[in-house]
Amino acid sequence: MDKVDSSLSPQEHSQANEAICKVEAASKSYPQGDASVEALRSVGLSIKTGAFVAVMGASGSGKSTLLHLIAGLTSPTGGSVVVDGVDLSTLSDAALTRFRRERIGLIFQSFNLVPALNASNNILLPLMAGGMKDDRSANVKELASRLGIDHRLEHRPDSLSGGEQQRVAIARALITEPAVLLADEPTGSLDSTTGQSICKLLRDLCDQQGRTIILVTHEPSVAVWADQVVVLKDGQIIEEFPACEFQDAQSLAAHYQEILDEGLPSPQAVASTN
Ligand SMILES: Nc1ncnc2c1ncn2[C@@H]1O[C@H](COP(=O)(O)OP(=O)(O)OP(=O)(O)O)[C@@H](O)[C@H]1O
Repeated sequence: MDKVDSSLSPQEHSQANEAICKVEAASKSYPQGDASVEALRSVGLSIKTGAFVAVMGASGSGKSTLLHLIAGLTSPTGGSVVVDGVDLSTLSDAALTRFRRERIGLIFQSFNLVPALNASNNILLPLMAGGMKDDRSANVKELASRLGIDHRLEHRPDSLSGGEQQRVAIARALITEPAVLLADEPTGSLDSTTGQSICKLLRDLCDQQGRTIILVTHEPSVAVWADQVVVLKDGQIIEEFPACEFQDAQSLAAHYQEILDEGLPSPQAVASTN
């Protein structure tokens, strides 16, 4: 699905039409005793700049493995992963670490903030890890204000609400201006109202700033905020559909359940993975 703002220049248009993330025939198996588990089997996915994609599937279907491949946290057993024009398999360990720090924003269910640091320093962490020397407090303030946490910057994680902690984690993920924002069950530790406010925030980041977001979730009420939904089953993409086809989370949930019950890859999904 195109997410192209008509106010963009022709050059920006062509950038926006390019795939920022391309997964081709990617497989991943993990050794398990004498056998192996095939977590992903020949998965193909092409995500355009500025798209918001939700990856759904039952527990063990391979969602986190797919996200970890895109993040360069693990490497595929077969196939390739290209993010922001870089084939991740061509990078040395050190270059991959730098690429991840600078070009990938990661958000987790459990926030993963450093307890001893206040919100401001948590947000600055990726820049500090990259050897930042200049004062970036203005960038932190601007980002925090956009995310509604500017009044909480001096607080440590244990005095922030879950929603505030996740906003700090999102600010930390954005401080390097990454090419892609990857979120693994970002609302999984939050009550439903706070979870919905985080979904709205992600939607706004996509609409207002052209952020590319790939989000893993079990929840139809989260997936409904995305542009495109990708459904995994047993390590394969069995369906892809636009979320806008569904008026609300309930109707998306009903469609999702039908897909899981049928369970076989549709001809379209097979074609798009080949
Ligand atoms: N490090 C690992 N070592 C061995 N097996 C693994 C490893 N990571 C994942 N797996 C297996 O790969 C399969 C896919 O796991 P993955 O975590 O990607 O699924 P998921 O859809 O994200 O599940 P959940 O929703 O429960 O987090 C599962 O069978 C899992 O047990």
